[in-house]
Amino acid sequence: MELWHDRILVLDFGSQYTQLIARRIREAQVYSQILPCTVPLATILAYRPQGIVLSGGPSSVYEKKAPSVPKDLFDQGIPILGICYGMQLVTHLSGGDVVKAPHREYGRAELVIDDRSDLFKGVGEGGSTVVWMSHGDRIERMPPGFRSIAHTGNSPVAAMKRDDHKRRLYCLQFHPEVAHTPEGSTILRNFVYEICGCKPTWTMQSYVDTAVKQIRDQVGKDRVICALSGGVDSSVAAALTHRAIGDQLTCLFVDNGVLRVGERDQVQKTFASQLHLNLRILDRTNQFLDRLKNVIDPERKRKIIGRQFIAHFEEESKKLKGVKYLVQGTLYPDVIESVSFRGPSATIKTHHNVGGLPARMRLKLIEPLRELFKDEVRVLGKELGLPDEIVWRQPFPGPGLAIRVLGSVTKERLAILRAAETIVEQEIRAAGLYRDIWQAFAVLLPIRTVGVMGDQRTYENVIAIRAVTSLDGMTADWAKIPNDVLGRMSNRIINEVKGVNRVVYDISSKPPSTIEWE
Ligand SMILES: Nc1ncnc2c1ncn2[C@@H]1O[C@H](COP(=O)(O)OP(=O)(O)OP(=O)(O)O)[C@@H](O)[C@H]1O
Ligand SMILES: O=c1[nH]c(=O)c2[nH+]cn([C@@H]3O[C@H](COP(=O)(O)O)[C@@H](O)[C@H]3O)c2[nH]1
Ligand SMILES: NC(=O)CC[C@H](N)C(=O)O
Ligand SMILES: [Mg+2]
Repeated sequence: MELWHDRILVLDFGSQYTQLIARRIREAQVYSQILPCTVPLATILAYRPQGIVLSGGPSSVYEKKAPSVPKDLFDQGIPILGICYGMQLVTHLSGGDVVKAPHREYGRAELVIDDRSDLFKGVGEGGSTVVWMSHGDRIERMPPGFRSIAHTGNSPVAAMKRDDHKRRLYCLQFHPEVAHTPEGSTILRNFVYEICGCKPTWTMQSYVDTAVKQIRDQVGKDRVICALSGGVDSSVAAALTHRAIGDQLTCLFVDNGVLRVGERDQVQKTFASQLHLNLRILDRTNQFLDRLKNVIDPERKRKIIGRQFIAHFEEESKKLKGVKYLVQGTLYPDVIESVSFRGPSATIKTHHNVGGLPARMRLKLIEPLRELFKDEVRVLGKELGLPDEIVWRQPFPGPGLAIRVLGSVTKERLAILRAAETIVEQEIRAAGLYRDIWQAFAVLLPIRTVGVMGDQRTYENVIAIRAVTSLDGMTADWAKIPNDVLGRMSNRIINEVKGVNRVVYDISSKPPSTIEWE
């Protein structure tokens, strides 16, 4: 079995596109990993990369505190591709000049290829090709030993290469990783296949084989628990672990009283009967709702729920003998967040954190998805035979409806929200929008407004509909749902859900808003 995969490292200089570079390379079935640009040379070499990409970034190389890399990196015999800031850094460190351009160049440009021998093999054969630019600095003078291999009307050096077969170095002023550069994937493939000599071995099937073997080796005969929500991440992590160690795995699902209609039964049905997982369902509705009584502050709600989850996992794992490991569905974006060279970001929300669990329980962590993006996890889920209803489930937060009933969480208010939420989901599905939308849900506002129903004055609750499109949940845009679909939701909610007389649609993007309201 193939355990080693060729790999490309992406050094991050803070570009908003760094993750995209890694994704494009992975789409070419070559494993790619992001590291902050600040890691020492020895660490980079320890990864044994076949090639290295230097990302773009917001800095200018001539500024005092501009991020850099050890110049020796360019002389290791590992092929390097510098993109935008990466190109400017190569130029700066190798004896060329980078200056502020008189005009920023942002958007579409026509690239004319002057050398099609390797990086641009098969690119722009119709004369020129469209590329996406986003820069304010430019190469004034190339470093010695480099030559231009493509140009645009504005940039005589839109791409360059070092003429040295043993120390290959390529640079692009434009961004091959974005969709606005239609032949960008070909350029990146040329880099990883032709120049770095990588083989396309990194498929989800090989990922399953590798992960299964690693989990088996790690766990031996010990027992393992997995907190299972029925969401994509924990479900795929559980299925993968189950394939590796079978009944040594026990899954725990906690009914925290703030789940959606039928959620618990559905999870039970799918996991116990269809997937034959060892599943324990803990009904802890009363414990959660008691502690949430009269709590209004969102952060307090989140912390209470987080602590409560931990308490129940702890209590239950004590009942199971010989548990040494805890499976978590941590994804690659979670990992990157904490390694970005700009450092971890401010706490906007305390995500109910199962991560608090291991230290206190002395359980060792197993995180079989920590190298994957969400869309890759979905492919993996399919590969493992999970049904579509799980693979394509929209994310649902651990604190559940407690952070969608704004203000005090009571059984009555939860019932109103549940009914509205069911309608939103039904209508989104009926309109065929469920997969294209990252999340669509209802929020119960803590205010009442005046209405008129059957000639009677009403003074009742407001439901907000929130629906967003997103790649990874980090940024999001409000979904442009057709008006007739919105109209149907509004009509049905007001007619069918007692206690609601008004529906509004949330038209905020993230940032500056967030996806959830609390
Ligand atoms: N009701 C629950 N019972 C047990 N564990 C839970 C529950 N809700 C959340 N968790 C745990 O918290 C983790 C984080 O939840 P999160 O919603 O981010 O992931 P997910 O539910 O697996 O996937 P998705 O993001 O698609 O909803 C889950 O992976 C799971 O381990
Ligand atoms: O498991 C979770 N525990 C949480 O505490 C939590 N808070 C938000 N979310 C989900 O994360 C994504 C981003 O949400 P925000 O824009 O509201 O921060 C969205 O997909 C949210 O649904 C959570 N998931
Ligand atoms: N996208 C980038 O990498 C920009 C690099 C540099 N800050 C410039 O404006 O030219
Ligand atoms: Mg979830």
